[in-house]
Amino acid sequence: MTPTWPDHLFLVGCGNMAGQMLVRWLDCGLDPARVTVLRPSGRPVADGVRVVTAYPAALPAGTTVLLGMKPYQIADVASSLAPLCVADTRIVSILAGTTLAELRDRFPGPRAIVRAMPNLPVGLGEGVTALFTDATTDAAARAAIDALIQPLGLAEWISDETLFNRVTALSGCGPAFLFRFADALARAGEAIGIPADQAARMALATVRGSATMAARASADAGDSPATLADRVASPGGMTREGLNVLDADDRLLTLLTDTLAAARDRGEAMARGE
Ligand SMILES: NC(=O)c1ccc[n+]([C@@H]2O[C@H](COP(=O)([O-])OP(=O)(O)OC[C@H]3O[C@@H](n4cnc5c(N)ncnc54)[C@H](OP(=O)(O)O)[C@@H]3O)[C@@H](O)[C@H]2O)c1
Ligand code: PRO
Repeated sequence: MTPTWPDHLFLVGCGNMAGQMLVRWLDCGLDPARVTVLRPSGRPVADGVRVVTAYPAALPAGTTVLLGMKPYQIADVASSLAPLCVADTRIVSILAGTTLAELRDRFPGPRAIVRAMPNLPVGLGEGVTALFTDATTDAAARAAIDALIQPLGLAEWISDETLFNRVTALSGCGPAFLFRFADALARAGEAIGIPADQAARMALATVRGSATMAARASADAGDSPATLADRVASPGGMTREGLNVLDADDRLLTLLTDTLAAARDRGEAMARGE
């Protein structure tokens, strides 16, 4: 499917996350001439993409704005950007813990405002993006923003904003938790006597191969990761002894539930301005 692109894309901030979204959009054929990036450093982004350090006098008609700076910068950004946004300007916000109500309050002009929560693998087209909007965003704008997000990987609309911090904890923060797991797997290998560099290579390749296999097994045969884990474990064998450690008192499940709950709670605190 050939993506349909906004007439103009205005990125406010283009760091780790928005930068990965832009990488993927350009890889998928977005014309860089349609993109303007505002970033205080003025650092170049990609060939043909205009980078500015100050707001223009006006935004071209048909502009989609991506809010990609840090959440605490919203008041500062809105004071300059909101006057430039007209009814048909579309806003996509990737700011964690910034509610749609706050965005509507700060940007009273635009009808279409969508919260999006991507994760870093979007740069490879293998990300996850959660999306939420309200009835003020019309169907055409919703479809256009959905089309913009599709090339990034899995896109999941949620119907209840109270889920937003929860899905952010799972998929937005999730890469960090998996990177920590991969690092711990390597360091655990080292702890039982494997040379550090070899353990690091083996852990990473195991994570990569297992993730690819899990994705294929789910798509091809509907096999879940839990089923695959049992398939690795021979009765009375080594893997079962290891799984018994992870499973005792739901140790791993409890650890991950606590991890997601802490991340979710931080999103809720951010939404309260804390
Ligand atoms: N990192 C993630 O995995 C992730 C995932 C989902 C959502 N998010 C959200 O993405 C947003 C950015 O996070 P990040 O990790 O990409 O941060 P980051 O790498 O620090 O990028 C922040 C960007 O904001 C720009 N910026 C700084 N001050 C600004 C200002 N006053 N006005 C406009 N732009 C300004 C920076 O400009 P320079 O480039 O010139 O320094 C930079 O491009 C956050 O709201 C976060 O909640 C992040
Ligand atoms: N990074 C953002 C944060 O840590 C939100 C998801 C991933 O707040």
